[in-house]
Amino acid sequence: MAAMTAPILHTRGLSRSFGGVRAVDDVDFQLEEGEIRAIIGPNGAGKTTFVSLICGRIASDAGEVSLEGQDISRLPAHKRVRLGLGYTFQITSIFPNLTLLENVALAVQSQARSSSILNLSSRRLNDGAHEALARVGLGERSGELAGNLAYGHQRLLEVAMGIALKPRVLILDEPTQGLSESETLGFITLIRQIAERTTILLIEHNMDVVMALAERITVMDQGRILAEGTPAAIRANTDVQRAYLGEQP
Ligand SMILES: Nc1ncnc2c1ncn2[C@@H]1O[C@H](COP(=O)(O)OP(=O)(O)OP(=O)(O)O)[C@@H](O)[C@H]1O
Repeated sequence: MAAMTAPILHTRGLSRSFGGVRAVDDVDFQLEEGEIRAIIGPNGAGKTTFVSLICGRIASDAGEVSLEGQDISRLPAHKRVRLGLGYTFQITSIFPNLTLLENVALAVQSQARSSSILNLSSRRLNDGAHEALARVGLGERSGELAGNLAYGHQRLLEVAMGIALKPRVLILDEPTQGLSESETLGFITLIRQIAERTTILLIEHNMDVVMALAERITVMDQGRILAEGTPAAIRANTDVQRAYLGEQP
């Protein structure tokens, strides 16, 4: 089916196996600019592997990834970040002995390394880091050590690291995992705010979060896309109910 505009991100035939397991199997996927998309699916469906292939954190066996029409399949992860692909992953990547500000500045700097485009002065670097921290509600705490933050706030810090480079597409892998109910509600509000400027691709197990945020849902199962559609359509899809909704973790 033809889309109204070219997708901001798309994959074609994307595949990756581990031994005999086809973790991601020939996946064609399109993400439209400005949307909030959730990827759901049972444990082991291939969700994390799929977004890792998009980000370049792991190499694909076959297939293509394009961002804004540009084939980025052969680029290393840091170059994809520079082109506008931001992400935060389940595994925490913060440095506990650095301040919040230093963590965000470091995230920006590590991507800017050896890039003439991003030859940032330390003041601009700090301003950008401060802005990102303020957007996630941690602006007042920028001088504190990251290791002293409660778990939920560490997740927010990771989001600040993800948005500091002002990505065009932000990928979040299970961002609400381990958050309290009230932190999760705050997170939903934050994602809505970020989505005003950024296209969001979200792996999420919490169906309340998915239903509150996603405009469209992609369901993965056994390395493939099982279904795609609006929350209402996905809820009504019997294949999905069998594969996933009926057996929530
Ligand atoms: N580094 C790896 N080495 C070997 N097998 C892997 C590796 N990473 C993923 N797999 C396998 O690939 C399949 C897909 O895993 P993946 O983590 O992408 O699924 P997922 O949908 O993100 O699962 P979850 O919801 O539990 O995070 C699983 O069978 C998993 O065991």
